[in-house]
Amino acid sequence: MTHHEYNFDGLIGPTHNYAGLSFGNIASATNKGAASNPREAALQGLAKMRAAMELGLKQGFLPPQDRPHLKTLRALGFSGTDKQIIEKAVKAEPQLLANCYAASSMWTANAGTVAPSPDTADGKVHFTAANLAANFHRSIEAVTTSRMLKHIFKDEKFFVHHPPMPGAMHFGDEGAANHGRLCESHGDKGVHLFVYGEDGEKFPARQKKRASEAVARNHLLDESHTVFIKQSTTALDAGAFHNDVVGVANGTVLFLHEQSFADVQAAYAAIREKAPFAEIIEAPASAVSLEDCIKSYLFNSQLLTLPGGEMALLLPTEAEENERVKAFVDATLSKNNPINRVIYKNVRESMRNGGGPACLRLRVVLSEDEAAAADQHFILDDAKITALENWVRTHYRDRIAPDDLADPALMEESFAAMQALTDLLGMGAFYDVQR
Ligand SMILES: NCCC[C@H](NC(=O)CCC(=O)O)C(=O)O
Repeated sequence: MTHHEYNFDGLIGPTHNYAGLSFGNIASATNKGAASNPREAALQGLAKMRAAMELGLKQGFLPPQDRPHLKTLRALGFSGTDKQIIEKAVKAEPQLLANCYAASSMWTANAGTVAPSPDTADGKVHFTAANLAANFHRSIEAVTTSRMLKHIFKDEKFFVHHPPMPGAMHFGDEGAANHGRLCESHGDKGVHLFVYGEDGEKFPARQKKRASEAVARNHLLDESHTVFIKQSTTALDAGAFHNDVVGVANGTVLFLHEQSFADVQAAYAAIREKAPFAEIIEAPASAVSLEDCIKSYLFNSQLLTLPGGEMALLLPTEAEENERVKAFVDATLSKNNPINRVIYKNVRESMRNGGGPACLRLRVVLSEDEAAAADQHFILDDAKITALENWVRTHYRDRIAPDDLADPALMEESFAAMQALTDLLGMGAFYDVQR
């Protein structure tokens, strides 16, 4: 049975804006209050999806969520018509309104954790939607993400869905951004790397070890194929709020910064014991500092196995613009390892909120039967991408400044866009705002 990796990118929503909501995420803090361009953001994301497809790769997407999330505002005591809710929230708590307006579901690496069927005891694909408990605006995503994953991967013969972790921050879980899988080929039994954190001196850790352990149990992974690794607080305090800012795994390759893990030698030994085939490609701090990594998102690249077997890095243009990072990428390509190609893509609108190419995608390895059982509306081809581009051009603004969130017209435009999208995708009354 042939397995393929599908990248499910987050389609960037019509309310994408810079509200500075994520403590510990330097780009989010730095760009707080800047004007965003949601139309450009979504088109950049779609262009990245198209580029991956042109490499011969399988590409899916997850739709944006309904924002502003009126259901949350209602739960917090704002009442009346939709318009009145916005007006009252702007007056009482503008920052809360911004939280309910975030388009952060675009970063689908945080949608959940996925275990492909070759790895699980029951031979099914397991999904756990992330609770994203560390940040209020992101915690709102979990219920709809769960619904979305069940909608797309419905067939119980192939797919198992676990609810988001209970207990909020006690089991803080940020999904696949702190998870990687090493394997000889996508269809072989893989070794799962779970990276968790402990609070640094400056910034809090989002991923709890006990949450990673619970996900591994729920997914029926073999203990001999799981490794739990502590992230270094140096990386966390430098701005690596998710481990995928400092490392990425694909196939046999683990590509990372030498300061990613708390105890590097112990981590590498544990990885090599369970995945003896692993090839670790490390950036020394002397070549690329943590600061360079976090500014350029060098390791927030998509590391992709191309149909011919070689690997390509899909990087943000910020990495090409940093001399030291570009030199390290060029040196990596010239060495004897599977990484032979690089593609730089402009995802600047997302980058300015701390989300690079890898943040924008959830990897789902599927057999041909499993892929056929998934809802095909969400698996892309050229015509479907064009339809989404047209939808974006019809419904999105090209500018949102902080004050625009107070304008009820933005809410109405966003809900109209969601209605058109659910019509396009045959989703029925999917979103809270439609129920
Ligand atoms: N994997 C990348 C996630 C980026 C995301 N940024 C944000 O939510 C910023 C939103 C804002 O500040 O408006 C986060 O920090 O979780």
